[in-house]
Amino acid sequence: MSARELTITNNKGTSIILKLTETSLEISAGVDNASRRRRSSGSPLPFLKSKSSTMVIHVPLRNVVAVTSSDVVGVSYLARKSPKHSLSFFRVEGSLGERDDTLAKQWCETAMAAAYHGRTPPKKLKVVINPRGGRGQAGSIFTDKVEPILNAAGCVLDVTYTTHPKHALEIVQDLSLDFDALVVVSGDGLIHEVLNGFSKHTQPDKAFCIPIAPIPAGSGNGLSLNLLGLQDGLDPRAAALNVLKGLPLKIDLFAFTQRNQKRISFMSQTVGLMANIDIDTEHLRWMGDLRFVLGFLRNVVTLPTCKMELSIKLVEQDKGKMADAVRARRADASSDIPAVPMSPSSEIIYDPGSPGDTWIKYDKPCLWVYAGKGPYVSRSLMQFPVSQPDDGVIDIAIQEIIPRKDLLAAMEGAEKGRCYWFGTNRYFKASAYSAKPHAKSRGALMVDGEVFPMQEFHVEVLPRLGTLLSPFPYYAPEFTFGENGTVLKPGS
Ligand SMILES: Nc1ncnc2c1ncn2[C@@H]1O[C@H](COP(=O)(O)OP(=O)(O)OP(=O)(O)O)[C@@H](O)[C@H]1O
Repeated sequence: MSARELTITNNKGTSIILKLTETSLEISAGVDNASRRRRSSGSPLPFLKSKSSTMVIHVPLRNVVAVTSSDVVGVSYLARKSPKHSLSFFRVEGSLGERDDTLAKQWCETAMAAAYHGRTPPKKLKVVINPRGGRGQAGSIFTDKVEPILNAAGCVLDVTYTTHPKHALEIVQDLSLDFDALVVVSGDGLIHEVLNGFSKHTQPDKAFCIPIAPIPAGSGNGLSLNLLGLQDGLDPRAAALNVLKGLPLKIDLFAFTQRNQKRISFMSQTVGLMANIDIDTEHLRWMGDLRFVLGFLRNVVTLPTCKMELSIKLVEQDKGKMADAVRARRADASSDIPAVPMSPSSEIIYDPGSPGDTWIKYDKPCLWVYAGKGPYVSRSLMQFPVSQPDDGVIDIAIQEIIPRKDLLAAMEGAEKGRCYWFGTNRYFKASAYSAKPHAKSRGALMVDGEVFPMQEFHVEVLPRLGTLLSPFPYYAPEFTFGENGTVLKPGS
């Protein structure tokens, strides 16, 4: 046995070699033909690398959840059956036989340190579950997919199921400040509630520093998509891994004021056609995010227009510059988990407080106004492809009135942000804005997916107030559409 290697024997008498490399944990076992045929269901090593009599899997260190040595040595990890599959959770375990116990303990400690980049998994987690979110499956998503992973990592869980709207807000405003993270098993609506709960806390500054980790169990799950990307954003196990391995990422929040009442918004304020979609399809939550596509098609038929006066405290409106900035941020940051969070000052790109800021007005009728943060608002729409978590601004997209056929054509590539470059999509970065709907203006105003009265409101950016857990020091989804419809290679 080398220092990087440990051999254990499972309860069927098979020898399993655990080997640490720089980037992965290699697990190999000799198998007979009968077990190779059984390999797909419940086997501890389900993925054959070759047809030889040795099974080998390479588990990226990031996917190693726990390595323990008590009576037996056990390794818990996440792996995919194929690159397109979502993650599954496995555990291999075996005894050491006559061999040196101390060496095994040391090996497990080294493996855990490698798996967690020298940190330890979070200890104390508050978990809030909305059993009514999305398709109403948040409870089983948590117990079947998330809890086993958090338990394996040794987390202590304090779980509450919400029983009524605003329950999450009530829980969070009295939340003890010693939790390592707040795990929210739901959709974006509950994230909105917990952030507003933090703002009502007796120590709001400290409360806002408790990192939030979303577990996708709602219908839109925009925040989870933005943190984990399109492949993993709707996978609760990938989100559970983020609870364990993610690092705090500061995000800007928004102060939304209407009729002298201030609320925290974190994702979007929407007026016009796009807001109608949310309301019209409220009863179709069971459809998941397909409801938004259906709602869009319905609204294209009626084509409602939106009349309001917008005053925008402008920071940037050059689409090319904004796209360059988001790509530069990505290129600068390592995609590996950094050992320590990035320093705050290196992340700010815009300077919203500079004296050169100007207010501009926009009052032409339009199809919708969508203001917010985070590329995805749902899986089918990358509304803010150049958004950054902590650039101190809010992105505002205004869709000018266009014919129905052009709107339908715009659906193609909407999930990759193609519409960003359309000339009829006016796009601004702002440090604040105000909206004044025309008298008799009909339609809906949605804030983070919740309905608000169609009345005057004001939004101010609250730079870096919120904290999330994230695998990356930037939003995961990459904007690959270049100007004139060119598709850029990822990472270019
Ligand atoms: N037990 C409950 N019964 C009824 N409503 C609840 C309960 N718990 C929370 N809610 C409300 O459910 C609303 C929707 O929650 P959530 O965001 O989790 O799901 P969603 O709307 O389906 O997902 P998304 O916001 O991603 O589209 C929230 O506004 C919250 O107040």
